[in-house]
Amino acid sequence: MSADVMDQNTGAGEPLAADEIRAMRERIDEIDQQIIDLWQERARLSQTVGKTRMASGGTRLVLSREREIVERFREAMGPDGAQVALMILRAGRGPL
Ligand SMILES: O=C(O)C(=O)C[C@]1(C(=O)O)C=C[C@@H](O)C=C1
Repeated sequence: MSADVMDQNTGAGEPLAADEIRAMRERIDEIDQQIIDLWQERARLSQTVGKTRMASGGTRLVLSREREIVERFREAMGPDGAQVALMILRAGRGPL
């Protein structure tokens, strides 16, 4: 691919491919924003659950519930899914 043809922003070697990539990137950006919004909403809910439980005299954590969540992510997405679940959990309840 010659340097004069390559689109600097998309990395594509042809203008049509660059257009396709730009369109797909728009959707990728929308998806990323939804992931961020959902991540933050979940973290807030998780913190509220923890405060509600502790205010009632209960525990900070429920590890059996955390294991179920990690397992659900592992089944759907493999070992990386389990890592994602651990990061999601930490975003809510904080580090163990
Ligand atoms: O479901 C709960 O009981 C929560 O407190 C939420 C949550 C979570 O973020 O999913 C957080 C901490 C607990 O140890 C288990 C799960």
